[in-house]
Amino acid sequence: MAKVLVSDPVAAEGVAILRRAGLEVDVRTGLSGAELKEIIGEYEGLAVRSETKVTAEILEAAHKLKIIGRAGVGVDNIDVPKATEKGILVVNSPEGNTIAAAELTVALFFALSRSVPQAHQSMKAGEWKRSKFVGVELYGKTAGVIGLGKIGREVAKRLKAMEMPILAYDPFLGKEQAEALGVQLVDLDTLYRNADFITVHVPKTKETTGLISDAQLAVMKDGVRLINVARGGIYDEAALLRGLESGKIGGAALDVWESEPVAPDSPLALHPKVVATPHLGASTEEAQVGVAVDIAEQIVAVLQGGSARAAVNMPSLPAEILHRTAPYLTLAEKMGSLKAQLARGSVTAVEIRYEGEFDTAQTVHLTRAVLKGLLVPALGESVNYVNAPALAASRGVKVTESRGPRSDDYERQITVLATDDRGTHAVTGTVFGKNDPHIVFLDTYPVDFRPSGHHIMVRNHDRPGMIGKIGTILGEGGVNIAGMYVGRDEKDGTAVMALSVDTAASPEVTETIRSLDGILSVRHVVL
Ligand SMILES: NC(=O)c1ccc[n+]([C@@H]2O[C@H](COP(=O)([O-])OP(=O)(O)OC[C@H]3O[C@@H](n4cnc5c(N)ncnc54)[C@H](O)[C@@H]3O)[C@@H](O)[C@H]2O)c1
Ligand SMILES: O=C(O)[C@H](O)COP(=O)(O)O
Repeated sequence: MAKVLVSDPVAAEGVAILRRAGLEVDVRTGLSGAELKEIIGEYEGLAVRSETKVTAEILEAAHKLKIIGRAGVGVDNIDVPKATEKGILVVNSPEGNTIAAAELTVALFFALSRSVPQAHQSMKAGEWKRSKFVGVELYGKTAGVIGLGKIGREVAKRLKAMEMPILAYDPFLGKEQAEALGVQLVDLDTLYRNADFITVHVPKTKETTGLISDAQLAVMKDGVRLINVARGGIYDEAALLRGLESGKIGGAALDVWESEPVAPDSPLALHPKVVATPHLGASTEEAQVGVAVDIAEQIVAVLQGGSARAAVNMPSLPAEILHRTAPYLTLAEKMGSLKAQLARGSVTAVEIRYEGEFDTAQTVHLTRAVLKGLLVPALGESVNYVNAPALAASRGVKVTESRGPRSDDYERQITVLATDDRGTHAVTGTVFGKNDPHIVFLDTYPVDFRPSGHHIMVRNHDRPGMIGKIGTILGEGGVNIAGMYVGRDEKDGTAVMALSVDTAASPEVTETIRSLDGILSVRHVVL
């Protein structure tokens, strides 16, 4: 009988599904890292929420583990690359707590505008202070919603009922979709300058970490009120504290924190103008039952040899197909990610060409991998191999796929053509040997680099001295070049450079390269 460990408070309905399926279930919450490491070797399945930290060290000891179910959305507490390396499937429940998080956000709008928690606390202390707690109305105030995904959209719908005009920013959402929601799509600067309340609903990625810091606060209205039910660190906490102290920020309502659990003496959590909740966005009876049932069903299915509907790190495929497809899956996902990071504006169409021996059992999953790679920079952990096509469709991305004979260049190659504001551009990749993915063309320019780590992509007029100048700027910026691949097009005199670098280049370094005469574009990408 397979054993499953439930190491966080997951709703009883989910645990019952595991037991009814004949699995041996141990519910042991509050384990220390050392305790978990000691026992994890006994289990085939693990069910968690955000409290258990499933680190590389724990996974090293997880000799039998086949599946980790995250009863919720965020998998930032799980070392997903390590799980993938060990062949452990990670599944989550991307939709189960959307309404719960949206409703808490609205609750925080009210709590913040009327100082409900502070007034409550004052009365509990035996006081009766009416003039101290004069609030503001939501009616007629402008709300700024950053991120219009599942939760952001539900929040926007609800704020409209309060008759708040809504300014929204989501670089991956089309104008028509915004219009259908009745919100005005604006750039971030316009949102910051005009919103009375700002709420963030973006995933925590490298772009959104510290999205709002001192510079952004400086352009906001005096007395702006800020809400965060997404992830700690999207507002820089030190900047928030400075803004609260200076009076720039009228109040903040925070459900999520840079480090959880929050220290009992956290100056931010204790600040009188901060309404603080301990990561309660998903904590409703309905959402907890929903996410628990969702992951329990997936754990049962996978441990009984079936497939999961929300696999985060790899498709749940029969072993034979997975074996011959896996290296191309990695390649396909990296190519999707490369296209997303090189795109200008939102990608509206993707064409995927498979050349050489690929069968449909493979291409269906490879296309999903491309779409997952394309959407993850925007949607983070809520994208998986199963929902990627539907999410692409809901964002208006037109997807086409074709298969053809072996090309003149490689035995098997995949080309992804993505259309964005600049037109249609292609990337082609192949796998060398058994498991060595390479990018071999950017448009028609031949290149050759492994799609992993940091890269700087430059498009330039093909002139003498460019390579030297760029190398010098990177060297002076402390960025070590691990490899450089230059492709030229004799016809129009342009060239592309793909520089694999050991560390990220600072925005100043990329800006200096961009300012060189003859440079057409510069992008830093992480694959
Ligand atoms: N507090 C909680 O308990 C709780 C519960 C559920 C979800 N969450 C968090 O809420 C957030 C939103 O979740 P969701 O389910 O709506 O995700 P989602 O993937 O459906 O939506 C995220 C949206 O953010 C947009 N986006 C990505 N990068 C952006 C950027 N730089 N600027 C503006 N928009 C950007 C995407 O296009 C997408 O529309 C996530 O961080 C999630 O982890 C928190
Ligand atoms: O990512 C999520 O689903 C939410 O942040 C909820 O986390 P929790 O399950 O720890 O409440």
